Parts: sequence; structure tokens; C-alpha cells
Amino acid sequence: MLPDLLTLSSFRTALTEAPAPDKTARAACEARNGQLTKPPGALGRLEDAAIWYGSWRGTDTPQILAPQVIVFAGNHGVTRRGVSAFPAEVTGQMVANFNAGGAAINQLAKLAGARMDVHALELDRPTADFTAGPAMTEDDLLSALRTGWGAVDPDADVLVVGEMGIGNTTSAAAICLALFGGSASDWTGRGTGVTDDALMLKTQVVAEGVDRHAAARDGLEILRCLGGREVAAMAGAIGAARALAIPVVLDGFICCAAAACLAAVSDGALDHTIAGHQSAEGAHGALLEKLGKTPLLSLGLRLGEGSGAALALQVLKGAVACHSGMMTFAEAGVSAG
Ligand SMILES: Cc1cc2ncn([C@H]3O[C@H](COP(=O)(O)O)[C@@H](O)[C@H]3O)c2cc1C
Ligand SMILES: O=C(O)c1cccnc1
Repeated sequence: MLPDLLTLSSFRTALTEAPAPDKTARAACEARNGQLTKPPGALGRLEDAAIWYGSWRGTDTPQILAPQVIVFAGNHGVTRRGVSAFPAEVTGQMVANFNAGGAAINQLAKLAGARMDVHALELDRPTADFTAGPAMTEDDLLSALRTGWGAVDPDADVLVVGEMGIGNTTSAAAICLALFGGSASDWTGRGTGVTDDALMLKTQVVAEGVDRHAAARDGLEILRCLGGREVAAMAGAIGAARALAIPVVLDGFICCAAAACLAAVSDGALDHTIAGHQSAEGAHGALLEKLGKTPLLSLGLRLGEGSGAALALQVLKGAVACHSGMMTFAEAGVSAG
């Protein structure tokens, strides 16, 4: 069971004191992988994925039976600056679509055999425009982290966190600039597909926001000043999964920006995560590099909602099915060469 998350400092502690993966299980997974009926390394990165998964599940014959997809939604005050190709109302409209089963993530979660939960965070109370002040108060941040923290099913055996929040690629770009430096144009992309002029404005907005909050150096303070409620809730859920040793498949640019805030708090905070895909948002590749993650898929998706990660779940399921279901050379009577 997870302890209640009462303060920001208890969240920090949960990240820094989270359990390590099971070393014995890892060694057993490696040994088993070496005996399976295939040439060594022939399943490529599926082998690494299965060993990683088994080490977090504490067994050399893991199974994926209870995946969970959680979609968090939030509204962003910075949309008033004209940073998205779509109006802010779309956030709430898409939440209705998720609840009716009509969005891309509904189809992909269903295909992956995942339970899907939707959490809309105070849509009638957008975060503040971060070029004018901090996006959230400390109470807002804690409340959003707690929503994410409490949303994770302790019995899930793999987790995908997705988001919906018009304007949130602006927020994610600002978080990346604040965490990693460089220039605003390095981190700012087209999101829902803004025009060249709007991209210039969006880049300016990202630069302004980060300048305004230059004093924010810590991962959670950067999240508070530049993030959004759904971004913070994703961070809370990824943190809860870390505490529960539930492996997480990361989604696109926004999901990885949320995750990056946790990595800034504690080095090992993302050890239980794998990159599901590289999105078409220009800076996602650079962000994955900063996180030291190689994506499973690269399909030019730029949707969010957890869609790329839910699709990558199929690949992880394939990896785990082979690892746990295949026979060894000895069992199958195949010559080991
Ligand atoms: C209909 C629709 C469905 C979506 N589902 C995810 N997003 C994605 O687009 C938004 C981020 O892009 P930006 O920063 O440019 O607003 C997020 O809500 C993200 O999840 C969508 C966007 C739209 C329009
Ligand atoms: O990378 C993503 O997840 C993404 C990119 C564009 C728009 N929404 C999400």
C-alpha cells in the first residue's frame, strides 16, 4: 500500500527512497534469456525489455495481465497567448469523448487489454498564464500530484500515463528549457500544428515564461511554475508507480517532460520506465536523450493521450510473452550450438 501523500517533501522522499529493482530476479531473467531457443540476441531489444520488466516484477517468468492506462486532463492559462492551433474548450470536449469511448486512446487501450481511467483536474480552473506568474500554487501542485498518486491501481502490472490539455506542449517546452537549458527554439514545436507565425510567438512565450521563473531550479518548483495540473498528475502517477515497483511505459513529449521533473529530483526516479515511442514533436528526441531512453517505436505520432505508449505496450507484451513462454534448449531438445 502507498502512504498518503501529505506534503511535497513526502513526495520527494518517496522518490529518493523508492525500492530498487530486484537484482536476483534480474540475474535469473538474464540466465533464462541465455537459454531460450533462439540464437543469442536474436530478439534484439525485446530481450532487454523483458529482462527490465522481470527485474521490476521480481520474477524470471513475468506476465502482463493487468495493464492500466490513466489519462489526465487540465486547462492552461497560457492558451490566452495563442499558443495552440485549437481552442481551450477542446480539453473538456475530449474528456467527454474519452468517457464515451471515442478517442484514439480508447481504441489502443482496449487493444492492449488495459483498464482505462480518466481524471479531469479542475477544468473550470485553468492554471495561471505562466508568463504572468507561477502556473500553480504549492497547494495546487500538491493536489494535482495527489490525484496522480492516488490514481494508480496497486494491482496493475504495467502503467501508461497520458494527457489531454490544450496548450500543454508550450508548458512541456518551458519545463524542458528550464531543466536542460539551451534556447527556447530548441524545445518548442508545433504541438497540434501551429503555423510558422504562431510557432514564433509560442517560442517567445516559452522564453518569457522561463525568464520569469529563472529562480526555479528544482524539478518540482519548475513543475509548479511552468507545468499544468495534468502534467503534475502524470508526475504523481509515475512517482506512485516507482514506489509500487510498477513498470511504466512513457508516452510522448508532455509525458516525458513530466517524467523529467522527477529525474531532476532523484537520479533513479525513472528506472522503472521505458520509452514507448518517439513522437513527431521536434524536441522529443532530444528530451529522450537527456533522459537516457531509447524509444521502442517511432511512428511519427503527435497525439499524446498515452497513445504511443499504449501501442508500445503491445511490443512489451510480445517481449514478455517470448521471455516467459519460450522453452529453453534443454526443455525443447534443441541443440544449443
Ligand atoms: C482534438 C484533439 C485531440 C487531442 N488529443 C491529444 N491532443 C494533444 O494536443 C494537445 C497539445 O497540443 P497544443 O500544445 O498544440 O495544444 C494536448 O491536449 C495533447 O494531448 C489533442 C489535441 C486535439 C486538438
Ligand atoms: O508528443 C506528444 O505526446 C504530443 C505532441 C503533440 C501534441 N500532443 C502530444
